[in-house]
Amino acid sequence: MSSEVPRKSLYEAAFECCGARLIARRLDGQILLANRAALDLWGVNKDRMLDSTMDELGLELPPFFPSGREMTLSLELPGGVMRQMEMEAAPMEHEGLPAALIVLRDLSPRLRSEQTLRMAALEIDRYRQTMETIIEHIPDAVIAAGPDLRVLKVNAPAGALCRQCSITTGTDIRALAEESDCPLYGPLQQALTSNRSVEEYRLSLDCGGDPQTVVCSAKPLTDKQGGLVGVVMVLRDISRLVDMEKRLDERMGFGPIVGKSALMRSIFARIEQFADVDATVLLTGESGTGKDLIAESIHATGPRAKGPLVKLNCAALSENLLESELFGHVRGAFTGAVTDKTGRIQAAEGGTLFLDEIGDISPHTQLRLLRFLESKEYERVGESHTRKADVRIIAATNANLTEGIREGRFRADLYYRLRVMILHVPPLKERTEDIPLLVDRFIKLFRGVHGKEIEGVTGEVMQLLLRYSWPGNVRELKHTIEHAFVVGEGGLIQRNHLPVEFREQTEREPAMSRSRRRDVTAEEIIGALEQTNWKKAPAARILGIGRTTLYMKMESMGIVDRRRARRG
Ligand SMILES: Nc1ncnc2c1ncn2[C@@H]1O[C@H](COP(=O)(O)OP(=O)(O)OP(=O)(O)O)[C@@H](O)[C@H]1O
Repeated sequence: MSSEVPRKSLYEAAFECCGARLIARRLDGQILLANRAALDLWGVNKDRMLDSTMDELGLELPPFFPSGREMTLSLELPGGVMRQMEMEAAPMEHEGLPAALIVLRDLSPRLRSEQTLRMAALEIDRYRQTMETIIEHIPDAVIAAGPDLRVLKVNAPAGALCRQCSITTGTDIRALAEESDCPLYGPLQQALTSNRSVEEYRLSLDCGGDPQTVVCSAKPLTDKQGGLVGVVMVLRDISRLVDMEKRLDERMGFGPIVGKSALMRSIFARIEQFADVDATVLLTGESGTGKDLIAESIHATGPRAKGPLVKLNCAALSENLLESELFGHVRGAFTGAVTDKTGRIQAAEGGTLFLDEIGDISPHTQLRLLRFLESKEYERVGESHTRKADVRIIAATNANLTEGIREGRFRADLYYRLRVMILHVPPLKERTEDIPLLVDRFIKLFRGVHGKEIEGVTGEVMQLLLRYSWPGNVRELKHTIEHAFVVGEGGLIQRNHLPVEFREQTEREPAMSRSRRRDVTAEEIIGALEQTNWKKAPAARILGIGRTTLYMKMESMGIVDRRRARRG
């Protein structure tokens, strides 16, 4: 069998199927031959192609185009389509004359995929850069490590936090823990071995300088198949916060309010909370406990501090006078109303109106006040024109408002409107640890007022002050110290400088026992519960009663845990 394939047909087949576009040409540019791929490129038939010159096809070679050298060119095809081509030329002979075989390879698909790859790489790079920028710019420290706990990435805050160990890419946290007991090892290792996040773990870092307190969270990193590929840890420096907490714990007061007892500290925290919002506040507590001062502090701490604080003691005025003081009146509204009068509501525009002794207002005024609280609208007495006011109300009472409701003296709807936020101020005898601080404050105050060099009180006097039951609360303590300033000359306040009634009382009754306390009111109970987030045991402590007594009183007064009521 002759296995020899005729050479001509072999060359022809190779010419057609080699995958490149081939054109044979004479040196004068005359085309001798073109394969199908070349014809397709220009969209012409063989005859048309053989009639054309290389020039017409836009394929003129440079004069000394050496064989075996590739060049790329942009080829303009019929219809203005541009194609990137790679061109190579090989010398040949035609009828004894030199000629060349042009090999054209289409670069567009390759360029396109190269371009796609370049774009993808760019995209990945951009994404990586964005992630790195984010990681670098978040204020928290970030450390990413592989499954062997070798660091893969740290940001600048992490470097600053772990400055002594100089954690950088490649640091072996396990080795660091062995060398210097690095506390980061524990949560990182735990997240890795459990394959679960470790949340809000508080750590103390001692990396040179002041020790820092941080909270850290560690999260295992997994690939798409769920395989563990590392762990990332975020650390937040809370040293300043811890410092602030400590200072708050150690603090002796809130602006003009003196106190360091747990009861007063919880009141300071509530003042800050209440100051931030605009809702009505009801302050309850015995006379002289400092409700007025607290109202001032709520106003002064919040955004309304820029506006006025207007005060009105509701008990001091008759019904008609109170209405006209509150809402204002127009000329001729009643006998004696000779001119128009601006009310306290209008005077408090943009600020706060403090209504003291709110329990003493008449049913008619209660109704008008309720309407104002609901709509912020009111009319002056004797006028039908409705006015609007932007005023926050803080009300205070030392009366038992729920008893007033039961007896029909106080409107329940007004009560609920007023007690959107309620704060009970405990009597002084329940926060005796504040007494030395208060004594100190009042001594400093009266030293300036009376010009006497009184330094303090004797130990005996301090014991008496601490044992006394203080029915008049801080106001009474203040008056007691002022009395001593009037009587005494200098040095320390002695027993005989104290008011006679005080001395008699302390001799007769060393200390008022808890069991003889007057009954606690519903407002006091609600106030104490609000203060303790409805936790019964601390609320009972605030009120100076047992937990069981508190439960019984809540039940008999129909006081329910508002949060539970809301939930269920
Ligand atoms: N914690 C405190 N620190 C400093 N001074 C206080 C404190 N508590 C009360 N006082 C002072 O005691 C006096 C009485 O306080 P305040 O008028 O605020 O009491 P109140 O509860 O509003 O009394 P009332 O119910 O009789 O109006 C004021 O002179 C006030 O400055």
